[in-house]
Amino acid sequence: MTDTPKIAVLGAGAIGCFVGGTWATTGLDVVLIGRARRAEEAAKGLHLTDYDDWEHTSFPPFTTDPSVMHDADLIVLTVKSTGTEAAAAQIGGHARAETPVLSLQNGVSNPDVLRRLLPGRTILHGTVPFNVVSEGPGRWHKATLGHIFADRHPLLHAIHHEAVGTPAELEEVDDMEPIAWGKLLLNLNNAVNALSGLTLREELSQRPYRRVLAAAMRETLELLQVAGIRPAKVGAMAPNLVPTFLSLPDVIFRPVGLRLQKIDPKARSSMADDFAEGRPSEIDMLNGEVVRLAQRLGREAPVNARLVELVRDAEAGGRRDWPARDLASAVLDPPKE
Ligand SMILES: NC(=O)C1=CN([C@@H]2O[C@H](COP(=O)(O)OP(=O)(O)OC[C@H]3O[C@@H](n4cnc5c(N)ncnc54)[C@H](OP(=O)(O)O)[C@@H]3O)[C@@H](O)[C@H]2O)C=CC1
Ligand SMILES: CC(C)(CO)C(=O)C(=O)O
Repeated sequence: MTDTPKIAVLGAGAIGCFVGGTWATTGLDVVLIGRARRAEEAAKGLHLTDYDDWEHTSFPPFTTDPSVMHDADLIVLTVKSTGTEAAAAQIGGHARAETPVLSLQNGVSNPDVLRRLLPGRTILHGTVPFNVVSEGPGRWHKATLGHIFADRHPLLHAIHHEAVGTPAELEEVDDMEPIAWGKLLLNLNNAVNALSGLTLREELSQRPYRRVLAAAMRETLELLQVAGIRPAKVGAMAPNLVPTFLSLPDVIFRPVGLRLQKIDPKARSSMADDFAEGRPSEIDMLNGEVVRLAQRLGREAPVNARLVELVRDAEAGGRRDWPARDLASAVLDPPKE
């Protein structure tokens, strides 16, 4: 390895292009690996912006050829959870055995999946608390507050050092588990947002949607307490306070809640992007993870289970424009069998 680690970002979409593209502006040695459509867009430069008027055009090398991973000192994985298995096969086939992999994917289980598929390799866990929206070909906008958290490691220390002060800043932490669960709590909104068919702002402005989210969060918080896991604060507020805050009337929530997270009017959850692109969502790794946790503890998670059911139905062609009150009654007062 030279002084500057070579970083290969595998899965260059919203997160890969924004994070990899931003790191490249700092002088970090980054190559993006992704699909041909994205390669064509990136050839003209990636136009990257954030809510604080940060703006850069970045020209990281972009390839569709996974064999470039052979030269990498670090692989940063930014494919959807549904692509983890295929990506692991490519990493196993091309990257050197000693090259660590950093998963920046949502959910708490992708690192374990990678450990199982790539035995012996160092797998690092990270999470991206902020949203990135596409603003047209090659244009990526950081649309909510936050910075990246990741395991402590010398290679990530180099990234931390270079990326400080940028919108893709990375903080190294000693224990990712509480952070990953703190992030998963926020991601329980992905299903509500995707099922609403609205932007995050439009959705979160309506109390019945927030009631659904608050119920999914409460259910998860109770299970985490039983499991002895204390989720960390990843967003603007401590996890235990969020459900009460979400339950406030619109007139109180709207002026404070939407501003706290700096939610851009265009921001939608990544699950809404999946619906829009006709791709399978990551529901199994989000609300589905809560259902599995409940099963391991001998309990139930009816709110999250119902959201999983509705998302699966939407993926199969069912309803994906639920008005707020309809979604609240479908999830919180489901019809008795
Ligand atoms: N979008 C967001 O705002 C946020 C997303 N996240 C998380 O980050 C992760 C990435 O999400 P996001 O960036 O939105 O996803 P995207 O779908 O935008 O980006 C992933 C890209 O990687 C491509 N890809 C998949 N597999 C491979 C492969 N083996 N080789 C090359 N390219 C591949 C995909 O193509 P194709 O579609 O053809 O498979 C897609 O273009 C997810 O876990 C998500 O939950 C976290 C925080 C916020
Ligand atoms: C940033 C956040 C929580 C926004 O919904 C997200 O992780 C996603 O869209 O998947």
